[in-house]
Amino acid sequence: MKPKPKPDTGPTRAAETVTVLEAVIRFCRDTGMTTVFGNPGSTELRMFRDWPDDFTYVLGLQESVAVGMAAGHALGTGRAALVSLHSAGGVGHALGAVFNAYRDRVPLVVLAGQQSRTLTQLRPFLGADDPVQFPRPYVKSSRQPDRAADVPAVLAEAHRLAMSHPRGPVFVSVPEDDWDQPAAHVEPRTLHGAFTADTGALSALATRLDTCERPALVVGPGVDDEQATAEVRALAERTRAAVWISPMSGRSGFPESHPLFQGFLPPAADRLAACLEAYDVVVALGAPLFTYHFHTESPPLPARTELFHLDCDPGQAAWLPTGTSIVTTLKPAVGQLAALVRESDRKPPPSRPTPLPARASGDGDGGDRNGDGGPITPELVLDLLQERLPRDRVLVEETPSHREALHARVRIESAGGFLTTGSGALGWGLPLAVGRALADRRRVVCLVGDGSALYSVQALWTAARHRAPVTYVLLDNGGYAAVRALGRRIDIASVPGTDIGDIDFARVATGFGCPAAYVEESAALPAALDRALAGHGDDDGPFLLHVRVDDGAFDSDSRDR
Ligand SMILES: O=C(O)C(=O)c1ccccc1
Repeated sequence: MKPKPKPDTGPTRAAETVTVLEAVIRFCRDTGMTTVFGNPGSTELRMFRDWPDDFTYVLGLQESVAVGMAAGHALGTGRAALVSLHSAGGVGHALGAVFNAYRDRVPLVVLAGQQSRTLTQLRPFLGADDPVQFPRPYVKSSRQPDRAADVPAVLAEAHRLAMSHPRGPVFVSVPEDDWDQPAAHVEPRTLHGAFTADTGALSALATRLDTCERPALVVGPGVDDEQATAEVRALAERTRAAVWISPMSGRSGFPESHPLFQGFLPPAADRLAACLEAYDVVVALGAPLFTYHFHTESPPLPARTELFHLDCDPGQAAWLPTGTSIVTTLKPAVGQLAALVRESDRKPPPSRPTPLPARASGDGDGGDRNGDGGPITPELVLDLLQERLPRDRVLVEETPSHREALHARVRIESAGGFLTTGSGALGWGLPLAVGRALADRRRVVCLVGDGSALYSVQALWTAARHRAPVTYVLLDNGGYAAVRALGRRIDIASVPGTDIGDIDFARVATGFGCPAAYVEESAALPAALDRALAGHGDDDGPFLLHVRVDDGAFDSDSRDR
């Protein structure tokens, strides 16, 4: 008997079929990516059909702001954050921040709308010509699925890759007509990504640490990133090693009041090598170590210093110019190493000197350090901040001119307590603080320069709209003073285009809905800081304190003509 023909169900789908949109929403919910950072446009519209109540869309008024906020959120939650960008233009706006996320190993899943598959042959308005190529090389993977049905599978694969060490951003281009199409089934998966070094290599390093005379540990951003601070501290204490933070690190990773802590390595070969001269064995942990900002003529290490390097990135292990690299995730490897080494009785290194308390600018000898009038020095702001910051407060920094003074005067004690760009694309700090504050709704302090703030100043609007608990302390020295200082280093007395001057940041902030105040007199600074920090609880939303500082960078005869 012939089987009965099935009734023609036409274009309607079988009951179990899910659309690409439904599958993606489900995946995002399962992986904790229910906060979406983005800036929407026509090529993403179908993604927002029946937008679920348990999802939050955090709007950034420019795409680099959306990426910076997502990065702060990812760093705060320890999970990948989802970014939605609008087609080629949005990706273009975002790329400086994507560069930071890549270099700083921040797990982001970046979705970008692409024009409809039905239009791309015609070079449509907004269409990306080669969407997959555009974000390279600053993403771990970049794909546009060949079939609409595979969008959820490609997204899931990208997410697994973003969260595998070394973590980082991944990019998926989604044509706008894909969202309503049926999705291929995606199996839920688990990926255990931690991997530990070869035991023989670790034992050999432990033996070397036992037999050396003066060891040092260099703590890189990987230590904080992989939550290995406790293991690093145990290793430092057992070996009585000096502990340094790697040059330009975007994280802290070691309690800075610890007697073994020595400070922050400089980003220049000659000074870096000089700092390491005192040690016969240096162990760099999650640190590229040789992050230079400018060229100086010097070998990377002193001749008698032997380098060991532990990092999860085989690429970094390959390009390091010297030393023995061990490819491993840090937490288990440093834990094993701390157990393998002998408890040392060698003389510990001398403690790091404490800087003299700052005075108000022009105070001369008789000044009161809390300021009795006169202009405000950056050092005074930093000393007052150090007195006022609770130990567990997260500090986001983007004040290139004052970074050295900050590290000398403000001590970070807790894991995850310090965030900055380890890569150099400015405009990161302002939005990063918003995302970090939204991750657990605990107040974040963001120390930002006038130049840095302006790359992503729209983040203040999002901070106000979502009542993100961020206190911005904006140090205004009137321009790109760090660039000027770098110019002076190579005898360029006046760098054009470095003078900003005369921007009323308190009005800019209040214009975006963020309450603000201005201070320029050192006598008024302590109370202004109290109000900005202590007067704002975790539920109070953002506040910006605009502090005019005098650091001598822009005296009247050095202004641009
Ligand atoms: O060197 C620079 O030009 C620069 O942009 C920068 C970025 C971060 C810190 C210091 C300088």
